[in-house]
Amino acid sequence: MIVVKVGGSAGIDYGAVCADLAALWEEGRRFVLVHGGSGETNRVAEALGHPPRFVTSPSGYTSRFTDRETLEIFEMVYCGKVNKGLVERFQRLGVNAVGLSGLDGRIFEGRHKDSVRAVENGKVKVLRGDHTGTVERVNVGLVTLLLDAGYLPVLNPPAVSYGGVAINVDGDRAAAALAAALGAEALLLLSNVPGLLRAFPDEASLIRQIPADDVEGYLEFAQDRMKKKVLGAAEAVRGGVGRVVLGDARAERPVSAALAGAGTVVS
Ligand SMILES: Nc1ncnc2c1ncn2[C@@H]1O[C@H](COP(=O)(O)OP(=O)(O)OP(=O)(O)O)[C@@H](O)[C@H]1O
Repeated sequence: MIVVKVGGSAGIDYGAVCADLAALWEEGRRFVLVHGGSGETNRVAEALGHPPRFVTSPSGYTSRFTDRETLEIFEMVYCGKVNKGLVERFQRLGVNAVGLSGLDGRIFEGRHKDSVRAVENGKVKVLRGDHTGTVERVNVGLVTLLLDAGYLPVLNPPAVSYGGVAINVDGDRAAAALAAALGAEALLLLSNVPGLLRAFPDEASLIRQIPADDVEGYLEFAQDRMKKKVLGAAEAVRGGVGRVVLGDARAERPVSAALAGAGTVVS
């Protein structure tokens, strides 16, 4: 079992990801796909007159401030346009995919964090009304039910809080929790970069190997949102996932390439 997370940043080739996954599925390999959608969410939010707001925590992590309106826009894009676009691609390729968010059947569950500490103009502020959280529990039973019945699950944030409220969660870390819960042999985190770069944006500075017992040591090379991928990789290997690959979703056959070791391999 392999968990593949494909991001939503500019340049990602969903056609190539789905075609590759469909070919591997046909050969009998089994996957769960988790997807992002941040680029499209930003575009739609601008168009609807509610531009995105990103906040940076005192420890340097960047996240989307998710008030109720942002959450609804996020759902429109993630659960609607992106998820159904991917499911449609699979259906055209002959793979019976089922698209569900973390809310559906409580696939991704976690604690609702209503406030976030953010550094703005050099000062730490507490912002309330945030609909965010972190995945703490995965409904493995439902995902396994779908896989055993021959469906390819295509999953996305938001997750659901213990109280039943939709919460925005990081897709990479959700995929890591899923991979650990499923006992996956590998987790592939595919985005619009070749992997973790020592000197971003210089693609020649790709870090090819990270030892599983020192993933956090590489956090210093990741800026903004890349930090969450490195953190997700650390959580996955700690959770028993054999191998995590940070790979490129702009290339031909991106899943096969990552499985063959292209990108940053954490093991
Ligand atoms: N050291 C680094 N190496 C590679 N990318 C980096 C590094 N530091 C920061 N980045 C940024 O991280 C981005 C990838 O993270 P991002 O969360 O945007 O991707 P995603 O998974 O495609 O998106 P989504 O949130 O939609 O799932 C790259 O586009 C790059 O700008």
